[in-house]
Amino acid sequence: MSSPALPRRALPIGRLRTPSYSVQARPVANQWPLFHQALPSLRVNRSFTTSRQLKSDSAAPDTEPQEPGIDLPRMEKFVEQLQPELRSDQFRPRDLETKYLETILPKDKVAKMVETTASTAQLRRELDNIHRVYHLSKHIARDPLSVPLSLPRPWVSNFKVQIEDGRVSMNGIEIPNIWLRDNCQCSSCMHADTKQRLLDTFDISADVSITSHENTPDGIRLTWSDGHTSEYTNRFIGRSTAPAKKRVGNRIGLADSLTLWDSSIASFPPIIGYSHLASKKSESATAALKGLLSNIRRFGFSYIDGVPADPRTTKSLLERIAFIRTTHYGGFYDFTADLASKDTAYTNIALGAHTDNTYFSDPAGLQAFHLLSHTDGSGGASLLVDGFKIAQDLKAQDRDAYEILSLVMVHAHASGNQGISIQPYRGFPVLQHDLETGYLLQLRWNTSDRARIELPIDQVGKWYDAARKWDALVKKKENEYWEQLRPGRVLIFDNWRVMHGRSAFTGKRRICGGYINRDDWISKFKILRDGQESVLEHLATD
Ligand SMILES: C[N+](C)(C)CCCC[C@H](N)C(=O)O
Ligand SMILES: O=C(O)CCC(=O)C(=O)O
Repeated sequence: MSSPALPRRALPIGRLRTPSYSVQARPVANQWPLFHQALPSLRVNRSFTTSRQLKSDSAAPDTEPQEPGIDLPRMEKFVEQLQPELRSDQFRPRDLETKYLETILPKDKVAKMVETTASTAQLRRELDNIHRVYHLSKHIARDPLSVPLSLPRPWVSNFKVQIEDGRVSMNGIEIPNIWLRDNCQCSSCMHADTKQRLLDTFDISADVSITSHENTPDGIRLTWSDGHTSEYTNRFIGRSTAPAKKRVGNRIGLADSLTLWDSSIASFPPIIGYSHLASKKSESATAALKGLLSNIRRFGFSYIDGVPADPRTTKSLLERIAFIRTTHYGGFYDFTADLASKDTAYTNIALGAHTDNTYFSDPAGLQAFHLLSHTDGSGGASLLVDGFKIAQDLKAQDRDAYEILSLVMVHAHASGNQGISIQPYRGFPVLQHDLETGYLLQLRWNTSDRARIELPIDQVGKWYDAARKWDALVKKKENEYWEQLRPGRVLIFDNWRVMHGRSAFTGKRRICGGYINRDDWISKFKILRDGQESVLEHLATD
């Protein structure tokens, strides 16, 4: 079928007016891939009329440049003829392109193009996806994509600072002057109380230079071209050159060593006695709090035994760590199976192992449960699973599955309560790693609250396959630690590492507790373990 001769000049490209369906006669490559494939056969000039050149219905005056157009009369006739079909609800707009082309080209050629375009689209998606996966994975150290089992020995640099040609270096690594000047720790550059930078970084000249220097007992004193004098210790400079793994541990408050566990933890769970925490002697109370947070950092959870079974005492115990986070469930919670909040936690059904708050951009760091009473019924045992142990097992068992759960973003929601549908600002992977070291940082696992899996729909199967392997490990009996909570025993666990659940129950069961933000409890942990001064000393370098 020969295509019509091109009109002498561009016909006005407006909207095709048809009784009930208007087609924007402006095929754009990414909207009409098939159409573009047909171009050569259509002998339509390749430079399309763009929206910018969209004309009103009046014919372009002769003085206009001879813009190549599209064979509009044919399109209008085609759309007119298609009217009956367009009205039927079986009509799929994406068929419009194929049908149009079949009016121009042999059917088998169109069929071939449809097939090629589909596979091109698929290929494009794969390529887009592989770029994304590569881009993400290149940021995550491939090895180890790992659970940080132990904090590397603290970086102690015995190196001396070198200064040559106005450049500071240590052990062959240059420390740029702009960074040194910007991180002067003196009280005119850093507020003595707030520890905030006072100087405006970008008042510092980009080529700030050292005009003189002298050694000090533990480092160097530098005089800058802006007249300022700064002192730095060898230790401070040394830390700035330390490899990531030697620094990250302090910054993210890694435990000196992590203990991964399975069901056998039941024989020896980490416990702190409340009497120590409540001690009138502040040192022992502080030591007990340090012990509690060390337990949680190392095992992912801890019990506190001997706590008076009342909400007030439980709340003040939690507030020894940090303030309680308020959410749409309220602040300190005291709940039972009454659907007071439209979430399955407020029912008596069994809940599989999960982490809470996957629908928040920043899930709570700690969660606490204190079972205050359970009358006229049974069940309601608590389940704990060490997500970092599961991650380590999955990585050993199926590296690809581990990577898919580390790279594919998953969305979540909390939408039960009237007028609320909470979702994080972006998707997050089940396994979130520190981008600098590859350390596993956070687990987000909740099959009840999961929304979109961020893959083209025809590719989500690979995520389900990987997640199924994860789920099988989570549900392995040897990974499940079941414990019947009782009044007096408070459970606090790391919601970024440990999954929790419960068995179904009957009767009236009352639990109180609270959420604490990740950053707030890790701050407390670091200060208690390392001391305020040490933590502050590392801020600029770690
Ligand atoms: C507040 N309180 C702990 C009682 C219930 C919270 C419900 C948590 C929700 N199912 C989630 O998985 O995030
Ligand atoms: O009722 C329980 O023991 C746990 C409820 C739960 O999983 C939650 O509140 O997130």
